[in-house]
Amino acid sequence: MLGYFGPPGTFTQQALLRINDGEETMPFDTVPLALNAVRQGVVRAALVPIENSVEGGVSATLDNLAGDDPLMIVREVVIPVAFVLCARPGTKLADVRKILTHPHAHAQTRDWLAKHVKGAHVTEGGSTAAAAEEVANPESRYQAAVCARVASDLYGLEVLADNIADNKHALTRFVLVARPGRPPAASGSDKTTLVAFMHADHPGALLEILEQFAGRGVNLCRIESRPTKKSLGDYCFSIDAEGHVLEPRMAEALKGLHRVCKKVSFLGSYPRADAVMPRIARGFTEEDFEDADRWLDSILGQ
Ligand SMILES: O=C(O)C(=O)Cc1ccccc1
Repeated sequence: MLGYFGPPGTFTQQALLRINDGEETMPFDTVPLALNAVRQGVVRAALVPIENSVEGGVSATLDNLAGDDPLMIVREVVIPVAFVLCARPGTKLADVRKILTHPHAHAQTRDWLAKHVKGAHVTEGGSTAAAAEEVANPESRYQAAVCARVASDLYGLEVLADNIADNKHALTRFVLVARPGRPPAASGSDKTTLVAFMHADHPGALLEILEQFAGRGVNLCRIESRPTKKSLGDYCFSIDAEGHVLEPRMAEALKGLHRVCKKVSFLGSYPRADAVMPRIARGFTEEDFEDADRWLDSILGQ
């Protein structure tokens, strides 16, 4: 059984359709509910949104994964998202005063809505599909939802305007999260996700973290500071790096982080959705690391 950020009709469900090989699925109304279902063994794994090319990281996901009960990302899916503005049949664009949608959908359609639905008030709710479901209720105080076309169809709404994203090339990245275990084998084109917690704030703390990657030729694809929620000003770093924990340059970088950080949560090594191969500079290939190990052994007479 696979969980996903639902209800049916979310972009997350569309992303899950791309990777699901006939396994049963179960929707959850929030990201924490979906991830806790993984922790409790209700589902084998769950798909949740993690990053958008326009809005950045999805805080609900990053913060839950950075918490005390870490899980493991085993796969990623990246899909383009297209939004529609939809309403109960018969509603005209001029009737729309109150719109309901998800915060990331609002962020990606803000300019279009301001220009074409002047004066309308946008409320941010649980998910785009939950917004469509709410708008379908004739008693709802909202006249329209911003969601996927499939959600509009699923809840019996009518599309007032199609393709309303401000940036037509936006991509959203989703991750399939399972209970911790051995990561899938290295594919050669992988990403590793982790959260680094610093010792007490001090000059150069971030540099110490970055050095661990730079010094082993590991490229970063995302780094965000997130509050630990323990006290004001206390931050951790959520990081995606190119490579797999079973590759020596990544293993060495992770060991380096473990030495200089208060805590490192390893959140998984998994194949990149775009299958882009990393460019590994001279001195950082697997052979280079093995050669260095042999050289050291020879110095020590082993
Ligand atoms: O609300 C949804 O449908 C989601 O799956 C989250 C989301 C919202 C907006 C863009 C991409 C994903």
